[in-house]
Amino acid sequence: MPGPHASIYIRLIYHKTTTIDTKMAFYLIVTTTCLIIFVYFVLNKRTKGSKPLNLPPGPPKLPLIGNIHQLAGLLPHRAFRDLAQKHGPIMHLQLGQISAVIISSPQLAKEALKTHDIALADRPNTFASELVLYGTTDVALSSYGDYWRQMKKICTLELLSAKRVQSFGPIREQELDRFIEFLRLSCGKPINIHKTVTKGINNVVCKASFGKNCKQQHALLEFLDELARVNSGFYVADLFPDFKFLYVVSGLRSKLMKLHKTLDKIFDDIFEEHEGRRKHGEPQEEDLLEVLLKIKEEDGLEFPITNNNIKAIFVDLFGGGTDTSSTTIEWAMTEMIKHPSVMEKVQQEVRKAFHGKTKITELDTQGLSYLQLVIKETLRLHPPIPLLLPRVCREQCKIGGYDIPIKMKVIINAWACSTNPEFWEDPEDFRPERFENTLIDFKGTHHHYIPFGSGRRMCPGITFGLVSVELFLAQMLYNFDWKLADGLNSINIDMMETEGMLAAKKVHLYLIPTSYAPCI
Ligand code: HEM
Repeated sequence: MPGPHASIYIRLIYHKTTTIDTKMAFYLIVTTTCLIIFVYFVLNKRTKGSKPLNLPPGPPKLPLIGNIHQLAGLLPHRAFRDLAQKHGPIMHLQLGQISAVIISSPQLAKEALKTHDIALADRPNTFASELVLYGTTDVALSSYGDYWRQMKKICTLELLSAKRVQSFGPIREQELDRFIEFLRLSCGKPINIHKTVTKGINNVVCKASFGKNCKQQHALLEFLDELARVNSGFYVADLFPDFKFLYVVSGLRSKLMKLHKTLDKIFDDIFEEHEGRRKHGEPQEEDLLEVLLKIKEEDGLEFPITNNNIKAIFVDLFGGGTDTSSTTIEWAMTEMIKHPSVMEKVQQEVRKAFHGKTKITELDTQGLSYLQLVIKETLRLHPPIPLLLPRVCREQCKIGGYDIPIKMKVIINAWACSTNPEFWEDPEDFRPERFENTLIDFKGTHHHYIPFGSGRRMCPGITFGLVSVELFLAQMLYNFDWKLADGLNSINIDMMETEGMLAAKKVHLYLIPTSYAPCI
C-alpha cells in the first residue's frame, strides 16, 4: 500500500502533468486552428467558385496504393467487372497515383462515348508510348488535338479506306495460298494456331505496308508482344509516374530502350531499301510506306510529317493489324472446337459456297452469313482489347450524374458491356445464332457491343481486320477438318487470357488439321 507521501507525490505529479497537458493542448488547438484556417484559405483560393466534386462511388482505398490491391493477381477487365457488381456501373478507383473512373454498363458507355465523346477524347501518356512511339506521335495513343486529327484522317482516308483494303486483295490471296500449303504439309501434326495464323496475318500487313515480307519478322513480332504487355497502363511504374526511379529499378526502362533500338533499326533498314528502289527509278507498288512518303512530300500539311512520325504510324498498323486479328481467329477456333455443331454448320456453309471453285477469292466469302455470326459472337465473348484504349477527360463533364474532372482517366469495360445479363441472354454462352435477324453491328452505335470502340477514337482498321479474319477462317474451315491432339478434351481447354492491353489466349490452342481433300 502506498503511504501518505506517496499520495502527495502522485497529486503533485498529476497537477504538474495536467498543467503541462493543458498548456500543450492549448498550443495544439491554436496551431491546428491556424493550420485549418491556412489550408481552408489556400483551398478556397484554388477552388474559388467551384463546388466540391461529386465523384462516383468506389471501394475503400488504402493509403498510397489506393485500390491496386483489389486488382492484384487478376485480369483488370475481370476484376473491374467483379468490383462493379458490388459498387455500381460507374466507379472511382485510385490506382497508385492514377485517379480513374471505370464504366461497366452500356447505358453509361453511351453517355461517355457518344454524349461526351469530345470531352473524353484524350489518351493517357505512358512512359512506354513516349519512348517507343517516337514521342507518342502515332494515332492510337497520341493526345487529342490538331496533330491527331490530321493523322487519323490520313489513316482513315488514305491507309485503311475500303478501297485501299480492297487493293490488298491479291496480297491476302497470295499469303493464304502459302498458309494453306503450310497446313497441308503439316496434316496430322498438332499446329500452334496462334503462331501460324499470326505469321500469316503479319505477312499480309508487312506486304501491304512495305511491298514485301519483313526480314526481321521474328524480332518485330516479339516487339509487338512485349509492347502490348508493358503498355497496358497497369504496370507498377505507370501507376506511380512521379516515382521515375521505378522505371529504372523495375528494368522497364532498359527493356523498352532495347526494344525501341531494335525496332528503329528494322524501320531504318526498310526505309533505306525503299529509298534505294525509288532512287533507281524501280517501279513502286502503292504500298503504305509509299503512300505516306508521298503525303510527307506534299505541301500544305498543317503539321509536316517526319520519318519518325511515319515509323510511329507503322507501330500502330502492325500492333493494330496483327495480334487483334490472330487473337480473334484463335478464340473463334477454340469456341468452335468446344462447340462442334457450330464448326460443322460453318463448314457446311463454306463448303457449299466454295464447291467446285479452283480459286477462292475475297468475293466468295461475302455471302458467308453464318461465318459472320460466328465472328460477331467471338468478338462479343472475347473482345481482343476488352478495356478499349483508355481515355482521359479534357473538359469536366458529368456521367451518370457524377463529376468527371479534367485529367481523370476513363476506362470503358467493353467486355463487361458485351456480357451484361440485362442485354444478353445467357451472356457466358457461345451462341452465334443470337445475332441472327438483329441489326447489331461493329459500328460503335450499339454500346452493349463495342469490340472496336466507339466515337472519335474508334478503330479505323475494322475493314482491314475483318477481311483477314473472314478469309483465314473460311479457308481453314473449307480445306481442313480440325481436332484436338490425342488425349486432350474440349471441355478442359484452358480459357485464360493474357495480361496486358490484349486479351489473347494465354495457353495457345494446338489443333491437328486433316485435309478435306485427301492429304498430299
Ligand atoms: C479484329 C481486329 C481489331 C480489333 C478488335 C480492334 C480494336 C480496337 C479498339 C478496341 C480500339 C480502341 C477504340 C476506342 O478507344 O474507342 C482500336 C483503336 C485503333 N485501332 Fe484497332 N482493332 C482491330 C484491327 C485494327 C487494324 C487492322 C488496324 C490497322 C491496320 C487498327 C488500328 C487501330 C488504330 C490506329 C486505333 C486508334 C484509333 C484512335 O485512337 O483514334 N486496328 N482498335
